[in-house]
Amino acid sequence: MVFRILQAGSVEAERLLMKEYGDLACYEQAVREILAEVKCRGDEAVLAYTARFDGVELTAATMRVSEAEVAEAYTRVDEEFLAALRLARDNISAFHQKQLPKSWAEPDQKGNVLGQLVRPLERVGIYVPGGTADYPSSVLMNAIPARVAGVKEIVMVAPPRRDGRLSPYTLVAAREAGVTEIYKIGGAQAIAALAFGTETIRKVDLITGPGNIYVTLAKKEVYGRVNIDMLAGPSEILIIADETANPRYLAADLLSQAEHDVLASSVLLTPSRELAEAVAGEVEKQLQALERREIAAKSLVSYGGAIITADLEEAVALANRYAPEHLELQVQDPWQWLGLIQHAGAIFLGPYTPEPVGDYLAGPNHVLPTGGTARFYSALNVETFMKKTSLLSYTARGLKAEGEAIVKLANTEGLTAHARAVAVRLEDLTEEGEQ
Ligand SMILES: NC(=O)c1ccc[n+]([C@@H]2O[C@H](COP(=O)([O-])OP(=O)(O)OC[C@H]3O[C@@H](n4cnc5c(N)ncnc54)[C@H](O)[C@@H]3O)[C@@H](O)[C@H]2O)c1
Ligand SMILES: N[C@H](CO)Cc1c[nH]c[nH+]1
Ligand SMILES: [Zn+2]
Repeated sequence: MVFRILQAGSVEAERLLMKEYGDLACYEQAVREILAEVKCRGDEAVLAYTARFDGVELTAATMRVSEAEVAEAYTRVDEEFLAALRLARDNISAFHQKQLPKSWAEPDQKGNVLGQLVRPLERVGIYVPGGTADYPSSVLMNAIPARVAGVKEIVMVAPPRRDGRLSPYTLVAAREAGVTEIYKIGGAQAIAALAFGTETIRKVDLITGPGNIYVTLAKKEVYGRVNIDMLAGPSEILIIADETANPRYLAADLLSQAEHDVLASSVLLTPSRELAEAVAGEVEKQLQALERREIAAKSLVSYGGAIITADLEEAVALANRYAPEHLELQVQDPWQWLGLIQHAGAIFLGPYTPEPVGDYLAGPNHVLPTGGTARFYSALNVETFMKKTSLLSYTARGLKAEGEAIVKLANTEGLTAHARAVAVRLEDLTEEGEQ
């Protein structure tokens, strides 16, 4: 049995909900070494790691994707793919347009103006995974909000296939989504190249995108030198279900995320033991038909299982503690439970909203926080690619009215030069008033 059934409160259930990657320290050490090498040796190190981890010998010239390669990619994709991709692009674009924040400035009664300028970042790096699968959908999910925000330079990195190329689907997605530069590099070495810059790749201001544990830890390490969107690591699905749910659907949805990575997580919380048993049986059955069954089976054994809760309230409390990337509510009236959900990257309601609806096409972003970080991170969105600058403009009348309060606060902090910057103006304004 790859899919365990555990009792809420048991040691195994607690361990499943803790989700600790056993050898995290080893991954961290490996990532730090890669970052340091790329920082010191630039392109040479990036190319050496690409040879080692991706099995591909590139040069500084060939690691950048040429115009001819993009044009050729269009000749290798089918019309049906292009139509599906464009439908996804348009849905994602429409959803993200709604997120666009506006600059604002408002005068008050004294004529003072306060406001906020919203500006796009100039140059961003987007990571598109590609170690064990091809992710044109992640190209759209990263590049479209960047374009909507108004970012001019969108630099994409993705690991090359064994033939030294990127997949034509990924390249076509990049062109359709408005990516401006593409490099065939992946893993921690690609994150390092974007963060530090190399002879060939100019440093970016922000790195977004999902990836495996190496990519995610690398983003965490370079944070501060560049901004990052979040920690979007190995995929997760948590389903809360009652006895009305269809076990065949539940098993299919759990497997949809298990097939991403041996470190992916798929958890079912239900008060119905009968349902859990039916789901476990379905998982075994459906697993056999999957192409990536080895990956899915490994992930289920370590990070998958059903937990039997006393009731749905307990299931919701455990889900909030886990803060999953994807939460499915497969219960009689899902909307009734929504108000109790505090922490999740994305919520899927009802039997006809399987998680892949969000992965590919509905419009909301599929780059989502994992590893419990949905407690404080949001889905990738347009604002991630923008920054806000405050605006202040005081009139003489405004400064006269509030200046003394500023002088008082500055003097209290012992910052008399601050106080003076206001006081010299107040002196002039008082004299003007007296004349
Ligand atoms: N959270 C999200 O929003 C989201 C979205 C899509 C995908 N994902 C996740 O993205 C991941 C994609 O993973 P992937 O592996 O297919 O592609 P990837 O591009 O993330 O990783 C592949 C790279 O990992 C590096 N690597 C592999 N083994 C290594 C080793 N031993 N030492 C150092 N570096 C090594 C290599 O450089 C390789 O190019 C999955 O975990 C999937 O669940 C998450
Ligand atoms: N489920 C992934 C996020 O965890 C996104 C994705 C892309 N393609 C398929 N799925
Ligand atoms: Zn997925």
